[in-house]
Amino acid sequence: MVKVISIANQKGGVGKTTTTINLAACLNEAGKRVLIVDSDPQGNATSGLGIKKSDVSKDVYDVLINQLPMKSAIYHTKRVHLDVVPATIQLAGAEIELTTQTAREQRLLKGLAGVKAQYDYVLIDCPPSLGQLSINAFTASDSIIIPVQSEYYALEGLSQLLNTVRLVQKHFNPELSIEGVLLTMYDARTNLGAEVIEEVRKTFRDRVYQTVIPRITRLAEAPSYGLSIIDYDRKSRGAEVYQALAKEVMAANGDK
Ligand SMILES: Nc1ncnc2c1ncn2[C@@H]1O[C@H](COP(=O)(O)OP(=O)(O)OP(=O)(O)O)[C@@H](O)[C@H]1O
Ligand SMILES: [Mg+2]
Repeated sequence: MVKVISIANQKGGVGKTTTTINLAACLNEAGKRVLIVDSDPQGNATSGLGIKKSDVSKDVYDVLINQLPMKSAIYHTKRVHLDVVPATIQLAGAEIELTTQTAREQRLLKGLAGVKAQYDYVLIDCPPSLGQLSINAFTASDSIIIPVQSEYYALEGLSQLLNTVRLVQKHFNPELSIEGVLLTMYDARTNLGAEVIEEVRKTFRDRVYQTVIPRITRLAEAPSYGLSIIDYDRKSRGAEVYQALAKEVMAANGDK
């Protein structure tokens, strides 16, 4: 059964895209067929996987607004069975354009319905906002992974995110659940990181992944080469931690 997971936190720069790309690549490395839907007009997941935006002629905007069948907007990456529905800057217009359309919250769900049987996992990289793009992502998802940066104010804004999740559960997708909370950009040199981890674990308990993603320069370098961390530097600590996360995600979904 395919599992659709949104990677979301409306706070900017917390590691959503880094997690989407590297979790996807590690699931793929473990033999899974994975589709990434780039639902952020910044298109960082698109470029981070080596897809040039200038080569993109159909993207997630066409699926949401023009109701183009999603299969026409699927691009392949260097990895077999790791595909992307890309985003370009035209997606920025979708937030506003969707507000006047009917069944606007279900556009992504409908688009995915036509392709998701071909995958084991679909990961949706959400934008740093809680507008129509995130609502479409949550409506189309089974669950959400929330990356949280290991710093002060880490939990700030999470109640807003959880409110949006509850709204989507109530109106569009009662089955939506929290897949897990992921601590990112942990810096072992400060006490602060450890305090934040404790606080997040107290709040979210067993929903917090055992794997904590440290701040690792290689993880920040890889996307500029259009590569996931396992293709950029397979032996790096960054590759290790994202493979550990993929194992946890698979275990939680009864997958080997
Ligand atoms: N574990 C890490 N170690 C070092 N750098 C990281 C790590 N995770 C992410 N980064 C870097 O931090 C920046 C923000 O990360 P990323 O783009 O994944 O966050 P985001 O939540 O997707 O941001 P946005 O809200 O803008 O979409 C990027 O430059 C990324 O390369
Ligand atoms: Mg991002």
